[in-house]
Amino acid sequence: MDYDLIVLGLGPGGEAVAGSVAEAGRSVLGVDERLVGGECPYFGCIPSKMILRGAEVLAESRRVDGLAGRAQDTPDFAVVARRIRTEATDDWDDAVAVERFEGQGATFSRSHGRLAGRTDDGRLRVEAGEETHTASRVVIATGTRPALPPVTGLADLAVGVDDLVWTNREVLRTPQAPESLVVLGGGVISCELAQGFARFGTGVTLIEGGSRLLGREEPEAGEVLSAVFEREGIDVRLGSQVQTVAAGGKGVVVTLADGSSVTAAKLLVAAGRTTNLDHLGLETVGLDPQATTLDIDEHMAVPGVDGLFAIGDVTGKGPFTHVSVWQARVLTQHLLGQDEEFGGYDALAWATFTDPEVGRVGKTEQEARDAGSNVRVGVQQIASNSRGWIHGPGNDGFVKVVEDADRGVLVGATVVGPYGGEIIGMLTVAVHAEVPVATLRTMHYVFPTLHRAVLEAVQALA
Ligand SMILES: Cc1cc2nc3c(=O)[nH]c(=O)nc-3n(C[C@H](O)[C@H](O)[C@H](O)COP(=O)(O)OP(=O)(O)OC[C@H]3O[C@@H](n4cnc5c(N)ncnc54)[C@H](O)[C@@H]3O)c2cc1C
Ligand SMILES: NC(=O)c1ccc[n+]([C@@H]2O[C@H](COP(=O)([O-])OP(=O)(O)OC[C@H]3O[C@@H](n4cnc5c(N)ncnc54)[C@H](O)[C@@H]3O)[C@@H](O)[C@H]2O)c1
Repeated sequence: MDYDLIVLGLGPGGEAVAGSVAEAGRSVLGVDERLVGGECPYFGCIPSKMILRGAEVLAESRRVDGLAGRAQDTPDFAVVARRIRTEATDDWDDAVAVERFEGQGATFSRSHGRLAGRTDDGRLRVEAGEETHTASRVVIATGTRPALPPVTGLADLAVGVDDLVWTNREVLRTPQAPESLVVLGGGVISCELAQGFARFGTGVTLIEGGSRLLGREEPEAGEVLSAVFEREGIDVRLGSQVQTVAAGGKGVVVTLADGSSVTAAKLLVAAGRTTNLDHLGLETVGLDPQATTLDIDEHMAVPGVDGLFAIGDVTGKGPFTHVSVWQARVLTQHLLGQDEEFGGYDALAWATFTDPEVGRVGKTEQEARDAGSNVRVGVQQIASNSRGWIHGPGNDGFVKVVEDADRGVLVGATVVGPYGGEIIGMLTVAVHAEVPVATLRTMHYVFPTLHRAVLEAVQALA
């Protein structure tokens, strides 16, 4: 059949663009081989944050001593697992999402989609399962899957909720917290879930090959998290290469390059992602079939391939739901001939929902220096800010602002602390709108608030 638009992959970005364009009256086919909604609602953002909300409540209850009397907690992960199953994922059933999607006027195909060259009149051809369709415009929004690193023995172990090895897709379906867990990787997924499970009583060992946690963030952020994790009983092994994994002991035995080994009930592999660009027929439209990301312009068009667009994690612009839906909005406006609200990526912001949270916008100090800027930085510790000091236990962290001193504007900032993912909002405005640092100094900042540490960091710029 012929459509105005075919969208491959209905994660947050694909679903948004397909649904909006269909609502505008165009004929749209949306293809997804798994669940409409993609990684975020079923295996990512939402269920992981439900774990972290439970873990946060437990941590707060453990701070009652010394602040408000005494409290006792009896962690029960089954409560969180039930919430994830019933409230968030509908037992990993997307019937409601499919109904919503079709209600927008789109056609849905649950199948593997791939490009299949062009028709004689130049329309793009797409195979969806057994069927072949055509469209003048096709969007690739196929996202990522967990990467399994080349560790000896890993491929021999089964991956499943009841098996020894978990990725994000299994750990977020577990009905119980395991007694012990080895987490391979020290990135965002690892840090969030390591702390989440540890607070529910799981004995967690986290193994990171690099020299710090959250390698993409300011080095100080990883240092704060390492200290907090160790204080909470997580065994953090930095600069540790996993040599082999094998079934043994009470679960899985992980041997490190230094010869030491760790045994745990489960192994969570969170060592990065692989983009779903393989098996996609990229070569049939002249693209490199080995590509790991797709280049896009400001309209989300893939340069050199007429009618082909890409959004979301496959673009490599920022592996976050809000980037995918932002790109979907710009693309929808482009496809419908409306004004496009493209704001660029210089003020890209995100958060890691550990406790303390790590909020980030724009460049780190090193990235700004590497870009050739004349850099000044200002730092304020959360514990030295009035509200942070009042907060007491849990006030680890800092605000760090990075200024391009020649232009007198912030080009990046990091907030590690309680509500760091919220406080970064005002700094995102500052970086995005290029608010002069001189103006930031003249603003009112409520006392006593955590966000007042932004003023204190700005005043410390040197
Ligand atoms: C544990 C975890 C926690 C996360 N937490 C956050 C968070 O707190 N905040 C945040 O912003 N981001 C978070 N993310 C990242 C976020 O989930 C992704 O950035 C987002 O889902 C990417 O959206 P997308 O539109 O690229 O597609 P995806 O969500 O990756 O969906 C792609 C869809 O394409 C389908 N597909 C793939 N190939 C084909 C094919 N050939 N044919 C048909 N269908 C296909 C898949 O089945 C899938 O449904 C988290 C990720 C994980 C794993
Ligand atoms: N809060 C959020 O917005 C959020 C939450 C979770 C995930 N995500 C997104 O999902 C993506 C995937 O997250 P991730 O944590 O899997 O990847 P990541 O790239 O953030 O981290 C992977 C880590 O694993 C380490 N590693 C890789 N191979 C290793 C090995 N053999 N031994 C030891 N360490 C090894 C790497 O050094 C790296 O630090 C991220 O890019 C993130 O943006 C976002």
